[in-house]
Amino acid sequence: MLEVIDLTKVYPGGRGIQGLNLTVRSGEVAALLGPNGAGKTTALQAMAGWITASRGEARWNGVSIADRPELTRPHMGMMIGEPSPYPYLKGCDYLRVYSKLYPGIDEARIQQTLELVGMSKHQQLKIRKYSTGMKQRIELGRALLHQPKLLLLDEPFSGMDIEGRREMTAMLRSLVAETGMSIIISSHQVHEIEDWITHAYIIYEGKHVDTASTPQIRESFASVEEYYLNCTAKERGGAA
Ligand SMILES: Nc1ncnc2c1ncn2[C@@H]1O[C@H](COP(=O)(O)OP(=O)(O)OP(=O)(O)O)[C@@H](O)[C@H]1O
Repeated sequence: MLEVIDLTKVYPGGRGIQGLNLTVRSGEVAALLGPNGAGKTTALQAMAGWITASRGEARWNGVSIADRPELTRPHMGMMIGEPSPYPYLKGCDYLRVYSKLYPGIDEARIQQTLELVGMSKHQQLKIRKYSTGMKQRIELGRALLHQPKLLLLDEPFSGMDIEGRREMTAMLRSLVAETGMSIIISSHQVHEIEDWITHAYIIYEGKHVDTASTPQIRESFASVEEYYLNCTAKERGGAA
């Protein structure tokens, strides 16, 4: 279980994320939703322990992720921010490099992962020759390689075509159902993830302003997108 308690990161200049509280259990998929610059990437980076929180923390099964990365990171897969730092590697070699970070990843698992993200046939091509969607897929493969129990995804489908987004969404849905993996995902494509997420966390101008489970949302709104727009309209002070 991931618990995020009062997570706060304030950059010089005052922007960032403040007071994020979140709990994600096995098999749950939490969406971080907010306009550009709201603080979603900052929140994911602080959860992952990539940046030092100003206050609060994220815990995996009760253990602080920032304080004990050696105990927590092996259970986490992350796709946050910049694409591959190794553009001159072939796709398969990129995963082979990362496989060395974890025990027990053999060639069969690497090939299985390439298959999972639809990159088997492109594995001999260098990453610099990949399209944006292919780069996203190989990054997703890198994040899934060690079969994490928690996946942190920042706009994982940006730049993917419609078929790719559907294929990767279906793949992640199956993994969640089969393995009980938990996911936290930030996305602007709310309508594409709304059948699949279990909770929505609304972030607006660096603040965590609302949380609801999808059954709660459906009691009052036709869609998660409508719920999101209602929350952001309230924050702007306009009519909901
Ligand atoms: N290293 C940094 N130093 C100072 N300010 C930063 C830094 N990184 C991000 N910010 C600011 O913090 C705020 C939140 O940025 P963040 O990237 O977390 O937003 P986001 O919700 O992920 O946005 P988007 O949807 O556009 O990806 C923005 O105002 C951004 O300019």
